[in-house]
Amino acid sequence: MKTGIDAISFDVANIHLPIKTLATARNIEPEKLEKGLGLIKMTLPDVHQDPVVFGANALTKLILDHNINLNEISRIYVGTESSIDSSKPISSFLISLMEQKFRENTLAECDVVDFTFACIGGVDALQNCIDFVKLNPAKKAIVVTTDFAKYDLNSTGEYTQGAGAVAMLVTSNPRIIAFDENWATSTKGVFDFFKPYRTLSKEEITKNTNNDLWFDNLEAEIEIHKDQPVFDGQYSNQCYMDRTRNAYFSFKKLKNTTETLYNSWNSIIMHLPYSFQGRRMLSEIYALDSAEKIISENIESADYQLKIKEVAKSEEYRNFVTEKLQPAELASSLIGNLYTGSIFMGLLSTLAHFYDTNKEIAGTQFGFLAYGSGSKSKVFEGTIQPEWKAALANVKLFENLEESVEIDFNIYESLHKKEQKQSVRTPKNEWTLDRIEKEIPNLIGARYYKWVD
Ligand SMILES: CC(=O)SCCNC(=O)CCNC(=O)[C@H](O)C(C)(C)COP(=O)(O)OP(=O)(O)OC[C@H]1O[C@@H](n2cnc3c(N)ncnc32)[C@H](O)[C@@H]1OP(=O)(O)O
Repeated sequence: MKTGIDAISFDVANIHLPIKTLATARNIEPEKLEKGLGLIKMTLPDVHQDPVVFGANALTKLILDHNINLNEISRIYVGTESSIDSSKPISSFLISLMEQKFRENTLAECDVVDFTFACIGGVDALQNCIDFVKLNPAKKAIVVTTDFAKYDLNSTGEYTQGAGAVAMLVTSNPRIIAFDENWATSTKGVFDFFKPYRTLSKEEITKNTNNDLWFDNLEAEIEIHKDQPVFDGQYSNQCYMDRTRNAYFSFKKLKNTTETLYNSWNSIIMHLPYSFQGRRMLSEIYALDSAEKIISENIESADYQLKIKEVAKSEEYRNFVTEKLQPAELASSLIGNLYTGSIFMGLLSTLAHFYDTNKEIAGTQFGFLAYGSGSKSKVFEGTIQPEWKAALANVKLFENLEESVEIDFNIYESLHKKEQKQSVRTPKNEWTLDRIEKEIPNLIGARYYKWVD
């Protein structure tokens, strides 16, 4: 029995700042961002959008486009690192919104939960749902990844921001991709990127919140957390490389093969916090896993690093990137980071590219290299199924991305600082954040959403 992804949908912010505009404002060479990191546009949430809105929109599209009967869904598992509540998961919001919209259906017996492990939480949710469907082939599950990748203004992460969600239906005998048995994991507890709680005094908070009613009964100090991470960019790259390399070679062991593994993959789908992360990180694996290019020096040595750099600049590697990695990069360049959704947007981008260019890929294998800071990598593979094109017909990824509305630098900063009061784009056929309760004592902080026709 095969198990994997039967249908896929997405939702993104639909407003963007051109990366050139950001480069000019921050006095960064545009070529560095465009040619060095592969960035073109950066998306961020409008006033009426948050991670619940993105997740609910992607899920609603999945249900409508594929005529899904909600009574058949046993699980909705969410991957996110942008939770809006420390207790109530985003999946709990999704349940009530779906019941609100699809009144004839019920999700009362559906199991829901959020998975958090930085950018790899969605892959953890997927693996879990795949195992569940393998044990219960008649049942179906949905995985939703949703995030706002928000970084501090003027930080090195600022140009890699993005926002949106991907939703996937997991079934037996799937139409898009069936995953193979082996999943390799590499884990190490590190501080490369994290979102810690910080202690703030009552004075600091009231100074920054205009005496919001919410803080009326504030104690002397309080633990809060920011949406933006604490991170060390270059160290996070090193952790990404170390974990993915280890997971890749563990995967070869699990498969008991000495062949160059990436040669068997038609496309390689990696976690892309920005478009060119994959190509910048994969050159080491590329060099190590090829009999002719074995590098004998110690992995820490300057010679080793130099040889990896040479490989990355070679024409052979550039051709390899164009063939196997570039289709996944296309959407990332136009959206930015989706944290948990980045790897699945890479999959969708690759499928949409082959769909639009009319290339048949049924029967080919895709390799996946996932990464989450903190840190963990998972490597796995799957085979594209004969009906992948029919399942993709309604997605129209690149057509949708073209409709994104450009914003200027002032609007960008005011959205980032949460000072913008009016939505940039008028919502249509989508979920919106309606209000946050500020008065009823037992409900203070509760978020309410509504569907706008
Ligand atoms: C969250 C996670 O997924 S963890 C893994 C990734 N980490 C992150 O995303 C954390 C947030 N992001 C960041 O901190 C940063 O954006 C980083 C670390 C990803 C990038 O850091 P920066 O210091 O901005 O860039 P860096 O110097 O590493 O690379 C710039 C690239 O542009 C190239 N470049 C620079 N100037 C130019 C130019 N004028 N023309 C063309 N290319 C240029 C450089 O050569 C380099 O590419 P190469 O190493 O492939 O040769």
